[in-house]
Amino acid sequence: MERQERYICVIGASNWDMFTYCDRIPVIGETIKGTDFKVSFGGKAANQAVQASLLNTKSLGDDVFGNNTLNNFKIRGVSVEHVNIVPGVPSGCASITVDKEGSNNIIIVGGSNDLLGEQDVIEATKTIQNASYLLCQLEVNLKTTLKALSIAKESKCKTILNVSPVTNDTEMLMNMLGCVDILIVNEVELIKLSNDHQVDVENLESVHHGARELLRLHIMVSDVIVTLGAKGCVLVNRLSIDKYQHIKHRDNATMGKPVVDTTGAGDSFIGALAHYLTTSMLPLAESIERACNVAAICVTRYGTQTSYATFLELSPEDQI
Ligand SMILES: Nc1ncnc2c1ncn2[C@@H]1O[C@H](COP(=O)(O)OP(=O)(O)OP(=O)(O)O)[C@@H](O)[C@H]1O
Repeated sequence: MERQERYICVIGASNWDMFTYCDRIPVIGETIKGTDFKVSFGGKAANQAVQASLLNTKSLGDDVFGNNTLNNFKIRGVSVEHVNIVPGVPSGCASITVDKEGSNNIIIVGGSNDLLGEQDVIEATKTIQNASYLLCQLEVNLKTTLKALSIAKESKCKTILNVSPVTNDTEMLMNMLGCVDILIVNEVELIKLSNDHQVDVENLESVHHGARELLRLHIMVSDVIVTLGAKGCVLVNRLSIDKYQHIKHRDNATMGKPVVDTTGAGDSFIGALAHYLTTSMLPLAESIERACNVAAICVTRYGTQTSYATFLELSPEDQI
């Protein structure tokens, strides 16, 4: 039967996130005392699917991982139609260190995420092609991601790629970006992808220049969104390439609360963006503005998925 509802398909990784909180991040060879330790569910694809689902959009995950993670998806309202468990293979794992300013560094071990293959994606063809948006990141095998993007491209499904963690495989990147509608990069990824080490992320003109360079290099991409942490985002659209829009969360989005942990803010932003694009069909810039408001909430709380805002927590104008 044809699927009538609008939903997001998310293909990528799910991890166990292990957080160590400390006053400052240690340098190589140094041992320091931490202030706290927490374990929670994470992984970019899983985070993005959960954030979209918490805002009431149906998301479908495609991944391989353990029973606890599967239960977490069910509790959070993410459909697990194409999720498999691989016996005897450890789940993916992310070791995250967070300093007292809320900044972090992260090491990821793929585990079962590395087993997500092209065949898994081929088996989900109908699900991908009937989705409104396909969300991909680069935490799983790049060939798998390319396959998913190319399957989506053969249909009306729009594609969003978050080039994170950034890859050095430029040929694969070119191929993937040939199937992408909306490209999302952070400051570090912008510098790497635009091959422009002059990009100064403190200067919005310079960010615009880098984003324009990405649109020039990758002609199928219609929009580039550069996320800039607390400074919000820059959006550049191919049809008005000489202009950029700087979009930020509204002043009271954090309700005066301090920033304690920025981990997973990018995934909250992307999951929320996909939600607004799918359910409200608002123009991209307006969807981005609301996604910034959603992501601003998560940085005031600890953890990744545990910090994400639910629909009822949003201000009325963002409850779409
Ligand atoms: N300190 C902050 N205050 C308010 N909003 C924030 C803050 N940090 C991040 N955000 C929101 O989250 C979005 C994504 O953040 P960022 O640019 O840090 O992504 P990222 O580098 O991909 O993050 P991560 O990899 O840690 O998930 C920003 O565009 C902004 O809307």
